[in-house]
Amino acid sequence: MTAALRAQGLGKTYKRRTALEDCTLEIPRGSVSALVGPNGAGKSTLLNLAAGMLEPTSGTIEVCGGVPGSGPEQLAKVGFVAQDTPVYAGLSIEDHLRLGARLNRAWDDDLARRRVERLGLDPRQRAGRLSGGQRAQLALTLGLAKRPELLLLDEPVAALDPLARREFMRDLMETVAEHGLTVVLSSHLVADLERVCDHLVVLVGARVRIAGDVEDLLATHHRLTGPRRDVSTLPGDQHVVSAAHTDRQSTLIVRTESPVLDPAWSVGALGLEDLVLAYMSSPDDGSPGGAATGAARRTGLEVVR
Ligand SMILES: Nc1ncnc2c1ncn2[C@@H]1O[C@H](COP(=O)(O)OP(=O)(O)OP(=O)(O)O)[C@@H](O)[C@H]1O
Repeated sequence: MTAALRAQGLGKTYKRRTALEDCTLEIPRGSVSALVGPNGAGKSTLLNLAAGMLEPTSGTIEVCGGVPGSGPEQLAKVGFVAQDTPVYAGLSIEDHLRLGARLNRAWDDDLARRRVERLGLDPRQRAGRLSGGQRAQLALTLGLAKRPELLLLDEPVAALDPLARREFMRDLMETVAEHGLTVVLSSHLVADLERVCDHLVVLVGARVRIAGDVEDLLATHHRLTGPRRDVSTLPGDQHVVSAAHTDRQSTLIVRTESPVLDPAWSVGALGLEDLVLAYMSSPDDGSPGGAATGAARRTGLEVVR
């Protein structure tokens, strides 16, 4: 599958602060990718680089086969709804739709108007008078109606109520199914992402901790529970992502391509949230996709109770 977004050694530094470092990743075309990580991890920075709103300090990034924001063709291919869901406060919703139609070649006016009606918004209302959630809905409607090849959404559902969140995710999935666009969305609401995302990128401390197809990641990560055990005694192909111990018991999250055969362990499947939390809470050992192996296993990875 070709990549909708390709980053190679990508970095961004603001004065002295490193927001993104040595980021190498590919987002497959047609995927819905979740971009997750703690506050300040670099998610918005990566999305702004992909949208062409920021210039890299190092490395390269390519979206839909070109340099982000490099001309009208390129701008038409990419839709971006920034975290603060910018709209023109003095313009009405109707004005926004007309502006959208004027500025975007592939504009889907039907989709935009159907959404506005379904949301119960009055087209005559000025955007500056909308609630935070309504403003987000307007910005998301503009992003969907633009019909981009790649839609970048920075925390799109943060301001929406739970029902609106579910409906937005449904709209997004319908648009993906109908038009085969690629979506990258950042969010802290991992449970919401589980139903819609087929690709995952976890950023921690400006670096990619793990990235890949969600099904593959879930199939290769396991929760092992059993009698207390030193992690350095595990087989070499079991990479420990996180470990917690009580006096008698150990609970490990491990990544492995092979079946876990040791009868001492009871092996459990992980959900997306468990997987994300395991990577967010374990320090980076520097290995790609990275989990600790061998001598590195003990370093700071274990929570001992
Ligand atoms: N304009 C800026 N000037 C200086 N530092 C910045 C700027 N924008 C972001 N940063 C810093 O870059 C780092 C990454 O910020 P970024 O907004 O990309 O994180 P994030 O993962 O989107 O966080 P959140 O989940 O809180 O939205 C943070 O340490 C932040 O303080």
